[in-house]
Amino acid sequence: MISIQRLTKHFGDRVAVNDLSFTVQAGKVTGFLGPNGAGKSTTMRMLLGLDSPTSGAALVDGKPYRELKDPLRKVGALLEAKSLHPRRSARNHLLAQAHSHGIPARRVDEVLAEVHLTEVAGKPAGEFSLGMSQRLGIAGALLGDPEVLMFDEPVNGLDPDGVRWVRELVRAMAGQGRTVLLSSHLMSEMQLTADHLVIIGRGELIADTSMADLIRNNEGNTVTVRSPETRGLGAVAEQLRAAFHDVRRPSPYELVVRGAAPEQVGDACFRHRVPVHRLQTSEASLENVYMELTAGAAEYAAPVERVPEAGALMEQKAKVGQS
Ligand SMILES: Nc1ncnc2c1ncn2[C@@H]1O[C@H](COP(=O)(O)OP(=O)(O)OP(=O)(O)O)[C@@H](O)[C@H]1O
Repeated sequence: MISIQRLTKHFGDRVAVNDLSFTVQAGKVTGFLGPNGAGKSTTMRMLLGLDSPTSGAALVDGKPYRELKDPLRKVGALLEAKSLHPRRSARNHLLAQAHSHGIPARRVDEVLAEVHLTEVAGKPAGEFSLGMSQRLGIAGALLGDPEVLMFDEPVNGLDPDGVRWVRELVRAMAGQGRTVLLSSHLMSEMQLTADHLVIIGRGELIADTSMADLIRNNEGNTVTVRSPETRGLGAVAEQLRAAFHDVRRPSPYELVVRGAAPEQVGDACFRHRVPVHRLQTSEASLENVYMELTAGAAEYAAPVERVPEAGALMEQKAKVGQS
């Protein structure tokens, strides 16, 4: 388990991480999200003992990284694509890492196979594409068969096959009961990969929530109903508005209802004898929810045009913050 306790990091007068607390549970993939400069990499670096906290603690199984007895067997990490010795082969690079941690050479061949680099293992790492270098970095993280995995932007530079491969790998690792913390800016991919999310902005916690709760509770979920019976549809809209649902009518034949269950919309149509030609639910995407939650926290945010719903957003933030 990873435990971040009131973690703070200052670089001069710049506050990179500010009183941040959360835990990362075993057996799940936890997505670590936040705009550029939010403090994700700094937090991961403190977990790996590469930066020291100004105050607070970043612990793996209750200990700072530097106090772990066998760190490579406890934590495997991929930070930004490492600068590798360009003439050293992928295999030799991993062998060097293995030797210095008392890991047997056969484990190097196992991880090379796991990341599909066996055939190019003798090639100099300097000739690797970005995707191959990422796979090599992941191989290094897996070397000690660690309980905890931390990947910072692992799908950077990967083609769609590679992206899917990382998704399946991290899901399998969590399925084996490992703790997986994963950062990425690719929201659609994160939505498919993560069970839980920790979202930070300007070094502070914005949300710590399961993916399912975040999407389910979002105001952006809608039910669309289509019918040729325009008058009846008007009556349905009135009934739903009276029940405090937000109802739009993009055309005479269509209603878009926010915050209602499909059963409620279907029942209202039935009551007003409106023949339903289509009833469609649409869930908010993680990307939309994320954009709402982090609006204002981005370091170089472009002005975002938004329908005014600040009240709903503040409520949502409060809800998410508490869960
Ligand atoms: N070594 C350093 N010296 C000074 N400032 C730093 C240093 N490392 C990070 N920072 C600053 O700390 C803040 C957090 O940076 P960090 O790299 O942790 O963010 P991030 O969430 O990983 O961003 P990105 O998504 O762009 O990788 C930024 O404002 C950054 O400029």
